[in-house]
Amino acid sequence: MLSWFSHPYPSLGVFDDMQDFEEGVDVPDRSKPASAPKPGHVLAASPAGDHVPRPRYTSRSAAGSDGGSLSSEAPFHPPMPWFGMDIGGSLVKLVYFEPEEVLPQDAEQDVELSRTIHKYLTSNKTYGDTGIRDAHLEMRRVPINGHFGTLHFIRFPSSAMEKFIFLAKTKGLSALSSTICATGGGAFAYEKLIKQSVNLDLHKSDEIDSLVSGIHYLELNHPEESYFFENPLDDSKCRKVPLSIRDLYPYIVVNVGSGVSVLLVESRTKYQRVWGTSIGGATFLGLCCLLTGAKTFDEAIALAAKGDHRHVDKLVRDIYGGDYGRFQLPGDTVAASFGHMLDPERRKNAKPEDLARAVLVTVTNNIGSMAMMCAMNAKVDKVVFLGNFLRINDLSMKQLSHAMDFWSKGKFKAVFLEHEGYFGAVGCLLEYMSLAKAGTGVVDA
Ligand SMILES: Nc1ncnc2c1ncn2[C@@H]1O[C@H](COP(=O)(O)OP(=O)(O)O)[C@@H](O)[C@H]1O
Ligand SMILES: CC(C)(COP(=O)(O)O)[C@@H](O)C(=O)NCCC(=O)O
Repeated sequence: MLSWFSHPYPSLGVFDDMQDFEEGVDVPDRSKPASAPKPGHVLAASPAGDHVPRPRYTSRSAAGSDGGSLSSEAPFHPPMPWFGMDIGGSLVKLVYFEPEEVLPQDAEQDVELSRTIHKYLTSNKTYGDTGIRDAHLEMRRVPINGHFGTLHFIRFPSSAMEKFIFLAKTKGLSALSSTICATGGGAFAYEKLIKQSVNLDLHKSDEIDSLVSGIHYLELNHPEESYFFENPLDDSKCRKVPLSIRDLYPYIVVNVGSGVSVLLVESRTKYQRVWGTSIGGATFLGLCCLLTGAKTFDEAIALAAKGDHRHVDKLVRDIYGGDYGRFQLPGDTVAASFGHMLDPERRKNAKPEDLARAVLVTVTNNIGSMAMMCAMNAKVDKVVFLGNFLRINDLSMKQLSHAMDFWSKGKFKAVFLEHEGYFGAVGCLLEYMSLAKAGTGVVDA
């Protein structure tokens, strides 16, 4: 990469393994049948095993999935709690919508259980050892399908998914609803286990559809969701500048999760996956664990912030003695990632922080150059980067900003979004609401 700077990061906590996610929760006994369903409600077919029959719900109004259009009719009440879940290769993202008004429910126990779940989720910022609520991302008074409320953003490692399912089973979450909406690869991978363990049907929403719909919703409902960096490499002048991408179609979306997916988004409804690479966030973390002994993403980023990749990477000037002028390659451009590691002496002296930084630069460079090619190929000049690889990772965001600007001679702009890795889960929540609304039979009677 061109030039680098360091940035100290606070460690935001370690979550290695999800234990006792339910700590401190006191919920009603769900083994007893709920009160009788109200007249007019159709019961879900009584599932086998220890399940309580559940009333189904009927929608009563229509509102746009962008949440922006409030219907004059009474808002419908799909089964609560209202969640969208994105089960990715590394992290499960859970978005929970807490309506401002108290909604009528069908059974007293449901009200009680909803309240307990609500209290547990909103009064804690951590759950067990590994669950985290990103309170700084919380959004108040946002509309979804005729309701106003607060969106809460929660994540835990995908490796804790089985414990989460066990928690849902022991605490009776499944008795509130017959279906949950999930997206991400885990929606496919865990479908059978969820059905067997808690008898919940998983409505699978495609991760690309959910992502685009989540971006659209947050762009509409969160005024400063998207921004770019001005003077990204100059600490004294660098600043975040808001830039709404709401009407900026077409743009490229680069989702840096475990791997990387690249989308060309031409409108709210017209988009396609155009490229991908397996060198993504999990590559960064996996290689850092291997090379530096770091155990978590936060540790790896903190290490990288202290390191100097030039002790590890071979630069153009290490080969040319300066710039490669004919092709405008500055001397401080990385010529060969990890190129110095062929030298036994340098290898012996390589510090963990330099290695972590070199891994970060390698992965980021690769993503940046792929994004450039995709943007050039599609003839678009805005590239929106998201995914949790960018969480607490200003280093990569600034590197991408600078690279896009430099290599395109100022034509391309790198744009970032505040809710980094949560768009799929938001889209999935909207999908849940609209399924109930549309009377598809998936959530509705
Ligand atoms: N607390 C964390 N634990 C694990 N990975 C994290 C964490 N925070 C950020 N990351 C980074 O985010 C990537 C996962 O991003 P995400 O958008 O959630 O993708 P996925 O849907 O594949 O899980 C990881 O590979 C890692 O680089
Ligand atoms: C398979 C995936 C869509 C899964 O999404 P993720 O959990 O990484 O967010 C993604 O990892 C990906 O696009 N990988 C790159 C595959 C490729 O095109 O080479």
